[in-house]
Amino acid sequence: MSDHPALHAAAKSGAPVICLYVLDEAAGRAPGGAARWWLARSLRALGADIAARGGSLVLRKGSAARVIPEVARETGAGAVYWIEIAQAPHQLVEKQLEAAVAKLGVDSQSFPGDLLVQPSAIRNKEGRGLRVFTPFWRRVLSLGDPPKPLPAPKELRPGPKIASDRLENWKLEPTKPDWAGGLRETWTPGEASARTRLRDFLKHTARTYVGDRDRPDREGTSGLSPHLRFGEISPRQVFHAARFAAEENPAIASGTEKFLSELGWREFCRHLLHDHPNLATENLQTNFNDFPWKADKKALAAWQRGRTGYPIVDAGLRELWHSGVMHNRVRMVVASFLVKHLLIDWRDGEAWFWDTLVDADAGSNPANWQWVAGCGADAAPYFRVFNPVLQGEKFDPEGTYVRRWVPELKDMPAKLIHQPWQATPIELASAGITLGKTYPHPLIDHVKGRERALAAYAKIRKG
Ligand SMILES: Cc1cc2nc3c(=O)[nH]c(=O)nc-3n(C[C@H](O)[C@H](O)[C@H](O)COP(=O)(O)OP(=O)(O)OC[C@H]3O[C@@H](n4cnc5c(N)ncnc54)[C@H](O)[C@@H]3O)c2cc1C
Repeated sequence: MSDHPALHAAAKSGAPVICLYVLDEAAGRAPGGAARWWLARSLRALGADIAARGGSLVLRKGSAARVIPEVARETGAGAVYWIEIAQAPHQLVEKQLEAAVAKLGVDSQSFPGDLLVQPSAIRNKEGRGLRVFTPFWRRVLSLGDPPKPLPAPKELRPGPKIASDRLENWKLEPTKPDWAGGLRETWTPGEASARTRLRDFLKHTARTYVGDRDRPDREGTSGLSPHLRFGEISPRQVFHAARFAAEENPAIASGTEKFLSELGWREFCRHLLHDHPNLATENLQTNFNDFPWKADKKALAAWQRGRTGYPIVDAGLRELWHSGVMHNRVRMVVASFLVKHLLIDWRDGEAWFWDTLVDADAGSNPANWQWVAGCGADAAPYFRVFNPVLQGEKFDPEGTYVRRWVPELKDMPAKLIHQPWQATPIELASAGITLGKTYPHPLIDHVKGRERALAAYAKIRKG
C-alpha cells in the first residue's frame, strides 16, 4: 500500500479504484512451493489492508495481458495503472497490455517502483549494464538519493463490485502434506510485519551489523528479503529509513551504509537479470559451458536433506527446509560445497533454492549461485574453495547454529562440533553419536574434494 506509485496515482485521481491482482503463471518464472505459500499469505494481508481503506482486492487468474483489458472493459474503467518490472517477461506483458488497453480507448500508465534506479540509467559507454558491483553501486549512489517513498492512500473509493476468484481455489498453500508449519512459525507475510522488521533492525541490529551480519548464530541481519521480494516494502523505503536513522544516530552509520550496499546487491542482481534474461540457465562466463559437472543424484539428495556429514552445510539446508530462508554466509558455504566438493551443476542447487526459499528471487538467486560457482558477474574465483570446517569454526564458534538445526550433534563439545569425525570413540559416545548411524560420515574428504574441483576447473578454457 505504501510507496506504491500506481495505487497512489489512482487514489489521487479521486476516481473509484479497482485493485486487481492477476496470477499469471506464464509471465516469468513460476514461483516455487515456499514462495507460493508466502504469496497466499501476502495477498490475504493485502486484501485486509485494502478493505481497511474502503476498497476491495479482486483476484483473477490467467494471462495478465488478456485479463486486465477484460476487467477494464467489464467495468468501464477510465485508466489502468501498474508498476513496471524491468525484466523481459514482464516487459513483454506490458507491451501487450498497453496495446490492448489503447484499443479500448482507455488511458494507461506504468510507474517504476521495485528498484532504486532503472537499468537504463546505469549503462557503460557501449550501452551495456555494469558487471562489477563496486563501480555499479558507486554509480547508483552518484545519481543522488532515490525519490522519497509515497504514503499509502488513506482512503480508496470502491469501484463497482465484480467477481473475484477465491484465494483458496488457487491452492497456493500446501495441504496434503502440509509442510508449511515451519514457515508459519517463522514468518508473518504482509506490509505491517515488513515495517516492524525494518524498524527493529534500525533500532536494535544496525549498530552491530558490520560484525554480526556474517554470524549465523546471531540475529545479525534484517530478515527483510522475502518482504522485499514480494513488494511489501520498497527498496526506496528501506533506503530512506536507513539514511534517516543514521542521521539521527551516527553510531549506526557504518552499519546502515553496509546494509544499504547489500540492498545494492539486490539491485545489481536485478539489473543483471534485465540484461541477461536467461540468468538461471546460462553461464554468464561461457567458458563454464565446458565444465565437467557430475550428475550425482545420490549426493544431490543428501545435500538437499542436510545429510552431507558437514555440520555447517547440513545446518543450513535444514534451516532452509524448516524456515524458508538460510543465513547468507551459510548460503555461500552450502552452494560452494555443492558446486566444488560435489561437482554438481549450480543450476541444480539454484532450482532447489528456488523451490524452498520464501525470498526466492529471479535475479538474486541465479546471480548469487553463478557468483559462488565462479561463472557469474564479479564472481568469486573458482579456485577459492570454502573449507566447511573452518567456515563453521569462524562464523559459528560455539556451534550454536549447528546445535539448533542439527540436534543430533547438540551434545558435541564446541571444538569438535564442526568436524565430529575427529572425535574419539569416547567423545562420540558421550555425545550420543554413532557416525554413519545417528549422523552421516562426510560425503567427501575436504582435501580430496578440493583437489578434484581444481582438476575439473583446469579442464576448462580460462575466461
Ligand atoms: C547461493 C545464494 C542464493 C541466494 N538467493 C537469494 C534469493 O533468492 N533472494 C534473495 O533475496 N537473496 C538471495 N541471496 C542473498 C542473501 O543470502 C539474502 O538476501 C539474505 O540472506 C537475506 O537476509 P536478510 O534480509 O536478513 O539480509 P540483510 O543482510 O539484512 O540485507 C538486506 C537486504 O539486502 C539484500 N541482499 C543482501 N545480500 C544480498 C546478496 N548477496 N544478493 C542480493 N541481495 C542481497 C536482500 O534484499 C536483503 O534483504 C542468495 C545468496 C546466495 C549466496
